[in-house]
Amino acid sequence: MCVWWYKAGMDVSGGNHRHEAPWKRMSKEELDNQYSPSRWVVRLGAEEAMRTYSQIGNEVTKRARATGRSLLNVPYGDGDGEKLDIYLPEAVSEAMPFLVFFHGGYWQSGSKDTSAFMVNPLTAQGVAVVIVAYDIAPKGTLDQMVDQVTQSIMFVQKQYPGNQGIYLCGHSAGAHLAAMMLLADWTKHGVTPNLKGFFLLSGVYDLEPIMHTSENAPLLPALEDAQRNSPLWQLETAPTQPADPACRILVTVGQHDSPEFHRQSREFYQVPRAPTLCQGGWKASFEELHDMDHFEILWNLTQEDYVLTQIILKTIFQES
Ligand SMILES: N[C@@H](CC(=O)c1ccccc1NC=O)C(=O)O
Repeated sequence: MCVWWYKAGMDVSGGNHRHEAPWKRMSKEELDNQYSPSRWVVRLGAEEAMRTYSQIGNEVTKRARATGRSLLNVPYGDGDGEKLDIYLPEAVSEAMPFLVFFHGGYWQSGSKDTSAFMVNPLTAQGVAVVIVAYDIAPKGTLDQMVDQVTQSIMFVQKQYPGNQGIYLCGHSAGAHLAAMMLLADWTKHGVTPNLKGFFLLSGVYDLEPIMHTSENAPLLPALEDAQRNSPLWQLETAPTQPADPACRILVTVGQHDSPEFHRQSREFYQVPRAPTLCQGGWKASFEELHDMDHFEILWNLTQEDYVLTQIILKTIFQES
């Protein structure tokens, strides 16, 4: 089903809305605030939230590695940082579905070694989970990170050509990297991955406002870099079509995420639903996660009965 909806006051005709984007009227302090997810956490202080994020990430990753079969530090490229972990379900088969996860951390922090949040509930249902490392800044540039993510997906496709589907999932900066794959020209690479879905959690899709925050320092030297690496900008100017028309996109944001994070997700959600893309285009849906902050979304993915875990499983097993 393709339903196009229009929000009053929003220019959906081709990207002009960004010129009146609310962030352009914000002070640097306000922008810093909007783009610091830890300051919007409601049940913990900002520092405590970040400590808890690392702690939970550590614990769940240790548990995932101790629970089932895994292949750790598998190289997907020649670089030192180009490694991924594969967590296998009990029943390994040629035709397993794969969920490939890209961690967040504003492209400057985070690690595959603390990001195995969804591994146990998904492997328990027969899904292989791949957690990807990429060279965060300042070692890596955004272009390199996008390239590494591309390589990691091609690696999974080549290793498991009989896979029942590759689903990309990313959180925050990782959702940005996953969303960049909507722009990938796989014919250029000679391998077309069997991409069946995108789960984009609290992502950033227009990088221009980030240029004006304190987090920007090593990331975005010029507006050009921000635009080239902004899926919102790129898809508006050059829409893409999925290789598989059944490919799903789920855009989610936490209820307690900042207004700018809400705006980013809502605007991005509308791009693949634009009238020009509806026929045979991307099948997108949007979910605001009730009473969730930026980090709880991931913590709860450790639970099989969490609404998002269930949506992911139902999408993978084609029940919705
Ligand atoms: N300095 C940021 C940290 C941050 O944004 C972040 C941390 C862990 C995981 C994801 C994050 N955000 C997006 O990638 C903050 O204040 O919240």
